[in-house]
Amino acid sequence: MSTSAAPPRVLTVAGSDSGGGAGVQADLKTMLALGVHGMSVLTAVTAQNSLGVQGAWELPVEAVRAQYRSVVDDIGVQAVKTGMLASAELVEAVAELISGTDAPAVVDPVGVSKHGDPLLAASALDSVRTQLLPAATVATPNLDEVAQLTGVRVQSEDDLRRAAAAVLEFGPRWVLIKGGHLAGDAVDLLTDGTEEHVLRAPRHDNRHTHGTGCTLASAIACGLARGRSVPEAVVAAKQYVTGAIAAGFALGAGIGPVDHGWALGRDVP
Ligand SMILES: Nc1ncnc2c1ncn2[C@@H]1O[C@H](COP(=O)(O)OP(=O)(O)OP(=O)(O)O)[C@@H](O)[C@H]1O
Ligand SMILES: Cc1ncc(COP(=O)(O)O)c(N)n1
Repeated sequence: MSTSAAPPRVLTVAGSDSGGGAGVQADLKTMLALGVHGMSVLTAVTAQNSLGVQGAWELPVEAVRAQYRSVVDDIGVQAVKTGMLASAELVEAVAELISGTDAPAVVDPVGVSKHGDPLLAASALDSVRTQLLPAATVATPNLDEVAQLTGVRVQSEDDLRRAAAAVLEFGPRWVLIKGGHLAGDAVDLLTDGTEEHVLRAPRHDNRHTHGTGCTLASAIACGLARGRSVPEAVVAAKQYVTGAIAAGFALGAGIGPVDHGWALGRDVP
C-alpha cells in the first residue's frame, strides 16, 4: 500500500459565512484550489447571504484557543491566515497564538462586510493596532480598514504609499494595501518599507465580488506555505484572485461570490 506525501498545511482563523462566498468557506475553497491542506479555527458564525449579514455570533475565547491548539500541536502548520475576529478578546487571544507559532501569518484585518455590516467591534480596533498587526508577516487591509486603523483616507494611487507607511508603523513585516475600491485598474501596493511592488490588474466589470479579500489573503498564505517569498506569494495570489473575480457568478438576489474553482476546470466526472 502506498502513502502519498502530505501537501503543505495552512490554517485559517476566521468566521463562517453561511452563504459560502467569504470567511472560512472562501479560505478552504482557495486552499483546495491551490493544492494545500486547509484547516480552520472558527471564531464566529454569521447568518449571511448575497444580500448582507443577517446575524453574527462569536465563539468563546476558550473554544478558539482549543481549536488552534488541536491543529497546531498535532498536525502543524506552514502558514496561518486570520480573518473576522469579532471582538477585542478574540483579537488579543489570536494575536498571542500566532505570535507563539513558528509559521508566517497573513492578517486580513476584516472590519466590515461588503454590504457595510460590522464584523469587528469598534472596541477591538486598538487591539488590532497594538497586538495583531505586530504579529503579522503580511497585513492586507482594504481602504476602509486603512482609514479605520490609521485615519489615512486613500483617494488616489498616490495615497496608497502614505497608507502603507501608516500601517507599517504598527509593526507588520509587510503590508499589502488593497486598492480594489478605487476607480480604474485594480491596483494594490505591497511594501516592507524598503522594497515596493505595485500590483496592477484590469478591473473586471463584475458585481459578483463577494469574498475577494478573504480569497486573496488565503492565496498568499498558500504561497508562503509552499516556501515562496512574500512578493512571490502576493504576485501569484493576485493572479488567482483576479481570475476568480473574472469568473464570479450571480447567486441569490444580491452580490454573488468569486469562483474559487476557476482554474480547476468544470468537467468533474
Ligand atoms: N472589480 C475588480 N476587478 C479586478 N480586481 C479587483 C476588483 N475588485 C477588487 N479587486 C482586487 O481584489 C483584491 C481584494 O481587494 P478588495 O479591495 O476587494 O478587498 P476587500 O475590500 O477586503 O474585499 P471585500 O470588498 O469583498 O470585503 C485586490 O487585489 C483588489 O485589487
Ligand atoms: C465571515 C466573514 N468574514 C469575512 C468577510 C469579508 O469578506 P471579504 O473577503 O469579501 O472581505 C465576510 N463577509 N464574512
